[in-house]
Amino acid sequence: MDTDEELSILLELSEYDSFFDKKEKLLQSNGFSSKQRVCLWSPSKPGGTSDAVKVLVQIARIIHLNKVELYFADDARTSGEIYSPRNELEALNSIIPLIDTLLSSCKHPRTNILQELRTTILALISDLGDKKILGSIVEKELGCEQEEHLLEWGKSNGVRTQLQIAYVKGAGRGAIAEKDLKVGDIALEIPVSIIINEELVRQTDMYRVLEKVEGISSETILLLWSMKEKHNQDSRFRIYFDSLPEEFNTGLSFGVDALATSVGTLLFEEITVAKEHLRDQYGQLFPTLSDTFPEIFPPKMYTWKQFLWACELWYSNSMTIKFSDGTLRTCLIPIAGFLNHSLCPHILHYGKIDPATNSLKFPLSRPCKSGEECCLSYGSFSNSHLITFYGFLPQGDNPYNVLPLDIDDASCIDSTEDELTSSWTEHMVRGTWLSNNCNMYCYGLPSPLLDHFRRRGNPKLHTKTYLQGDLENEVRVLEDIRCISEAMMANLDDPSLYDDDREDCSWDEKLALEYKIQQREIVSSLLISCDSGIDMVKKELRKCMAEDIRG
Ligand SMILES: C[S@@+](CC[C@H](N)C(=O)[O-])C[C@H]1O[C@@H](n2cnc3c(N)ncnc32)[C@H](O)[C@@H]1O
Repeated sequence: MDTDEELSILLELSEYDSFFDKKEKLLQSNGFSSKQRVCLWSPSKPGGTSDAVKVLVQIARIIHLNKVELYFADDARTSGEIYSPRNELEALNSIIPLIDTLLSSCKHPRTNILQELRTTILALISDLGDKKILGSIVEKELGCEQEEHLLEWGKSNGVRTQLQIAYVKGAGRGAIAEKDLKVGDIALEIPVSIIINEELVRQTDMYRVLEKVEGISSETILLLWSMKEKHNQDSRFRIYFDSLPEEFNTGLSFGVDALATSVGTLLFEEITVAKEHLRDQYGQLFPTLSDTFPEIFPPKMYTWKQFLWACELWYSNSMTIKFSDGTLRTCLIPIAGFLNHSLCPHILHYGKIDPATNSLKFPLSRPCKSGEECCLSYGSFSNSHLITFYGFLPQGDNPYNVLPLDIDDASCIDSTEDELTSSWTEHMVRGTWLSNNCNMYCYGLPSPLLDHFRRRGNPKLHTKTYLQGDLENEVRVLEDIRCISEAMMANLDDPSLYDDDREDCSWDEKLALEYKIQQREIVSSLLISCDSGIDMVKKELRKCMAEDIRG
């Protein structure tokens, strides 16, 4: 290669990305294209890589936004601002293989620049971990007997691990790094042979009965299998079942008092809908199956209580894994089931069986120090989802803790509209403190929501001007959103009403109360943002009218 030739990296937004159009527009509004070459070195630009790093990260962030992050992404960000810890990790990690590919193929005399870039990206990843919201507190260095036993069993079946099991404050058991682990290290490797998935059940008598049940899913078949296998003393997975808790304490087990406390919140709706669905499902299967095949479905093993336990097990512990034949299967994975959730996870990519080793690997996307808890992400879930199906509230500010809005005319979209945020059909809100842009036309509120109401008031509006008509429309937009927020607040009674008995609350009442407080905080932040926005716009309106009079 010519010594004078430019050294650059190409970042590309996949045309198969579900949000291609929106991301492309966001890239364009930041001055980039969906196939953007970033120059690292050229004879005319011989300096360091720090500017290139900023640009690479800015583009990679947009490419890796998920739906919620994209909904709340506004285009007026400075290059240092992150969208979420998950997005930042994904973006930074996506740059490393691009550098490695260049390093392995490139004959450019300045490959030291690529090494320098790699070191910078790894340092940014490390920094993100150091700044992460709150670390977990390991309460007991060694796991108790059952967990040790399970680890030993796993190892004798081919599991390779750099993790130990210990108790973690507020999260039950967790997986702790037994030595310093760096990006790319495999924290845990589980052979397919010990992954509980539909293949296991196919050979059983139970499967032959259940496959004839119309519309039954493989998840339900597995769930029913696990209800019986749990009691099977000769099960291959005896040690695994012994390590499971007697109770899961998810939202599905909320008692009447906790449910009463959560009335008016999204959590109440989510738990009630999920419980109703499970009751229906149970009612369709039992007692019919136990009456018809009592040996396969012994009535004492197939009570509603046991069914709910199995649902909680599968909701809170299963993972969706892509097998080598291309099928996606919901699985229980012994040992990996000890990994807790974090908003800034160490492990981002773990969902695919490696055909070369026929195992599932859990590689690190950020370093984990010896003795630190190693976490993954269960998904970008709201707090109501995490309580309903996992039974906990995450530490720190959850960027995915959104409240969906049921706007009756959400489908009225102007198809000719070419604004970045035009085609959202679902709308949502979250705490406006998560936004850094409280300026005119943003107010900390999501742009797709503002644009939806703007178009409702003025379908022809294409630009945000300081003209009287646009400003008057803007006031109406903010008043509409304020009105929705007020209605939400009216449904939420004041949690200080419960102050007296908060101390001796049960686990579920505490969660319900904490959730209600959080939902009120979100709605209050909306009201504050609308009010300050209305003040801001009215001030501009007064200025505009004064100028008109003078003019
Ligand atoms: C897959 S299991 C993880 C292992 C679990 N801690 C245990 O003791 O078996 C998922 C459950 O762990 C707990 N959990 C996971 N992440 C948590 C977190 N960040 N904070 C509190 N509890 C958490 C919840 O009870 C959740 O239902």
